[in-house]
Amino acid sequence: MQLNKIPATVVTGFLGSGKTTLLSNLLKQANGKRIAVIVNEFGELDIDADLLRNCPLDCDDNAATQTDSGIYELANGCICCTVEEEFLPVMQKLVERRDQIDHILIETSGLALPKPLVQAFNWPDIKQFCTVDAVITVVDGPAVAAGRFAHDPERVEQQRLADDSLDHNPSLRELLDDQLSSADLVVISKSDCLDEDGRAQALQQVQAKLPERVKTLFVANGEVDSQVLIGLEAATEERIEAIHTHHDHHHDHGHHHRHAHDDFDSCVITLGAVDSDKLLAITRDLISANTIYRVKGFVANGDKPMRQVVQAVGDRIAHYFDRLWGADEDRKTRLVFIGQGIDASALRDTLSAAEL
Ligand SMILES: Nc1nc2c(ncn2[C@@H]2O[C@H](COP(=O)(O)OP(=O)(O)OP(=O)(O)O)[C@@H](O)[C@H]2O)c(=O)[nH]1
Repeated sequence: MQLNKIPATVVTGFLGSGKTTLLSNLLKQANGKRIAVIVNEFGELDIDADLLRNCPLDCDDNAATQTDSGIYELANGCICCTVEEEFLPVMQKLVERRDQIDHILIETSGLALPKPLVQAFNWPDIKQFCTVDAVITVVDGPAVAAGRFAHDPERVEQQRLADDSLDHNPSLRELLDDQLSSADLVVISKSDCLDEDGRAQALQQVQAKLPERVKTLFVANGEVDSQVLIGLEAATEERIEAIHTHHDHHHDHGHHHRHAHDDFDSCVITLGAVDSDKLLAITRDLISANTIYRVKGFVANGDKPMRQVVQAVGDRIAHYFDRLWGADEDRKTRLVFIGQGIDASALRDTLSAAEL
């Protein structure tokens, strides 16, 4: 029966670990395969869907495929909490069009737990037609190597003394544990930023949390042969109930539901045209002074004709121009900030100094 089911690959992993980068590389290798993409983001801006839709010129030979399949954005928030309201209806739509779909790729938000999502594949409406090909957990190599998700208190203390900007807190560790616990395959990303020692550190941290059967691989810039990630036929939904996580709901014991992202908040800052250098400098300062894990969005850089993309993960900030602003497009700067204890109006005030 498995034969006729549409395989779905779930890509999960913490904020900024490299999920979208991996997905865009998988889409480039579609080779006529009709892939439907489901994207879910925590912040209230659909940046990933926008970037995937705009993926660079070398996708052009797949243009036909891209229109055939399509990208579905789930309402913002966390896929794991809106399975019923958001995910199920989208899956039902895909099931209706199943003759036109060869594979489904799902990118969860960086704060989502994969378990509730995988459990949804056991709902009769879905189970009949779809199966989870694999849960792929993307782990930020340099961040893990630096001990950001560590639980060895001594190491944590050393790190804290060495670098104040690193955040070690239980919510991060538990999130990583839970994202790893459902994994069929683990991608350790950004291997271009790891030396041999860093690789060993990252591998050790990750393997300590994984059963032996789960393989890990180092990937740089999402570049990996799609055959390594697609077609694993793991049928993860078959074993998901047996997986215990930190965030399992305890209905029977009268406990409150606890969601990973209760510990996090996000806000969108909207500005007009800005002095981009100034904006980046301010953002850098804000990241070092606050608990901010992720900043991303689009910048209206002065009167430049192109839209600038900004991506910050921890203290690493990347930016580039991705495309011309559309003629009737509102040239605004829109940035999502995700972190803990974020004060949106204070951020806005500070950032508005970059406005022209
Ligand atoms: N040097 C390097 N940078 C990478 C690599 N993979 C991703 N990045 C960068 O890391 C940043 C975040 O990558 P994304 O692919 O957007 O990460 P994500 O997991 O989709 O992020 P969220 O959806 O916000 O959780 C971007 O600036 C990427 O260009 C890599 O292998 N090496």
